[in-house]
Amino acid sequence: MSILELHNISLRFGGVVALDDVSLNVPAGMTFGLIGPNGAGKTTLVNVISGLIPPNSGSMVFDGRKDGPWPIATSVGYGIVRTFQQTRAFLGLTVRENLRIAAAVSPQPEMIGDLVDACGLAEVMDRTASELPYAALRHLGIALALALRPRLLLLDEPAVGLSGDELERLGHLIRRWMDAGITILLIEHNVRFLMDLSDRVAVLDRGRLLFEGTPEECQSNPDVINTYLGRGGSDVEH
Ligand SMILES: Nc1ncnc2c1ncn2[C@@H]1O[C@H](COP(=O)(O)OP(=O)(O)OP(=O)(O)O)[C@@H](O)[C@H]1O
Repeated sequence: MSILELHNISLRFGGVVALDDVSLNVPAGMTFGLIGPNGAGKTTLVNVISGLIPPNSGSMVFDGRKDGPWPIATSVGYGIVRTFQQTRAFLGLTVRENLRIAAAVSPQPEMIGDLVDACGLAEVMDRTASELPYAALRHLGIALALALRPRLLLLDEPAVGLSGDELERLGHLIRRWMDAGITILLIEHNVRFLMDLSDRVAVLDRGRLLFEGTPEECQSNPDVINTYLGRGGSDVEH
């Protein structure tokens, strides 16, 4: 069963067609990878799903509710939660204070302690967010998103700037949420990382859906290789 259905979503910014008649089904409980060249429309699609930007046309269904496109308040109520390429946290506050605020709005505040451990934040609880090492700040952003107990978690390039152990930790974290039944839409230029985690993959190119299928099918699809993977997409880790 699909938790999210997108039907013929189009969005223009002036003369730029950012999304061109995109239709997609995201199955419940799966990790769904979304890749494509720079400017393909990936972040714009996440902005539409999370209610940040209304599309010009098209409709969306979440868990059987046929009322999309929806405003951001509705998407939050549905349990659609996103992270941003630039981590959103209260930078002047400590990690502990950030998490206290998250606990105040969390439907399950007792899980914050578990999130602290899972996201590796225990040793930086009293540090100001603005002073955190890059990887810890990204993990804080993810912990804040998870505190909202998402049903659909939209991760926009969570691996940017991470390598080695940090990347491995993020992979473990994502697998944990997959095991907990959270549906994940993962945008990532680190294609190896994305293919390892995803059950299905979609490819956007200049706003259009170029491909949708399994990671194996994706990596052997000639159109995907021509437009993205063959141009070094699998090694881009910016
Ligand atoms: N607020 C905006 N105003 C005008 N044009 C925009 C805006 N946001 C995105 N665009 C344009 O829409 C297109 C899709 O951009 P988008 O950021 O969704 O691509 P992307 O696939 O996420 O790229 P990247 O991998 O570089 O993050 C691009 O041509 C971009 O310049």
